[in-house]
Amino acid sequence: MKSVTDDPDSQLNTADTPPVVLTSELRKVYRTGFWLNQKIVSLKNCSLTVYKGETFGLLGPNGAGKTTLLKLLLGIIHPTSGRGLLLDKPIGDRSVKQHIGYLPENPYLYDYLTGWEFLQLAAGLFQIPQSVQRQRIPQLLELVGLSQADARKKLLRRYSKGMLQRVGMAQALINEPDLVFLDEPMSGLDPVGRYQMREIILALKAAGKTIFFNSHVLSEVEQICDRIAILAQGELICSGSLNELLGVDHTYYVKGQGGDWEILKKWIPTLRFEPDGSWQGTLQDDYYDFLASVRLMEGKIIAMNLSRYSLEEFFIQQIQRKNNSVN
Ligand SMILES: Nc1ncnc2c1ncn2[C@@H]1O[C@H](COP(=O)(O)OP(=O)(O)OP(=O)(O)O)[C@@H](O)[C@H]1O
Repeated sequence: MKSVTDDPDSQLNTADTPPVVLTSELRKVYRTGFWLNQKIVSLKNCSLTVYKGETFGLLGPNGAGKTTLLKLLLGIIHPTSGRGLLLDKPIGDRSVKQHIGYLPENPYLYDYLTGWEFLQLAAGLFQIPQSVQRQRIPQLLELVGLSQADARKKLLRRYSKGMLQRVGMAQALINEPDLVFLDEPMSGLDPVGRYQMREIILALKAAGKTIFFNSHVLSEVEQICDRIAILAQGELICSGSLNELLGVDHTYYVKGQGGDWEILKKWIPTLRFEPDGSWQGTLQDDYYDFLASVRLMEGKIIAMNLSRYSLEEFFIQQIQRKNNSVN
């Protein structure tokens, strides 16, 4: 697995923050077939840390083992070997459930309940007193952007996919959890729905919650996450902050012609000349001033673009590398 050191530019200094999720060599083998004699290794020796207050994205292609890892952490299934801690308790410990929220990928919502009744039901499971429910349910509806009128009157079967996802999110937060697991929270949502879900996740992050989520919508992950990990064929192939994995922001690849070598060199420490007389290199920070300087020197910019990878490019490259190493 590619391992990276803590990123000094990361918003979160993980050295000072306690781990909330810690797994060590977690492995899950399913037995299938009539005689249970076939083995499917869903997760291979997964060691992972998520720190308090972090928004952590678990990525991977279909069948990579993401849901398996989530189910292990939530204590829904048991590991074949390895260990894990959630909020300092061994995974599967019942007392931890009071402090955890979970939004499944396809939550089963009761068609003939209103949103309000559904949230009352969820609150009842945590034995939240009626007086607290009366305050908390409207607060959660406001956070997820559902009107009280819709929540009180409309049956869930009449909700749109976006509304269902939002009421599912309110349900995941009913016990004021410290750690929230979201399985594909953007799945099936239109761009506005995805934007609304992103805003909700950012509000949770601002409130100091730790968020662990699976997603295939990499552009959203890129905007929300502090750190990510990529799973492929049951194996963790890399993890780190976005800056560590994708390169630092505000780094530009630039190619030009003409100008003063000495001045250019001050802007572009990596400057090199090409046989055709052009020069190129990477430039950091304030490219507006650089462009003005090149113009003053009567030089010319031929090409310029951000050299930071997009998460999508990085993801595809990592998965292809993994596939090639296996084949
Ligand atoms: N209950 C089960 N019994 C047998 N095999 C299983 C079981 N659950 C999952 N698997 C297998 O384990 C592997 C990982 O599945 P998992 O659902 O964890 O992947 P995933 O990354 O969540 O995929 P997706 O993105 O499609 O949801 C797959 O090969 C899957 O077929």
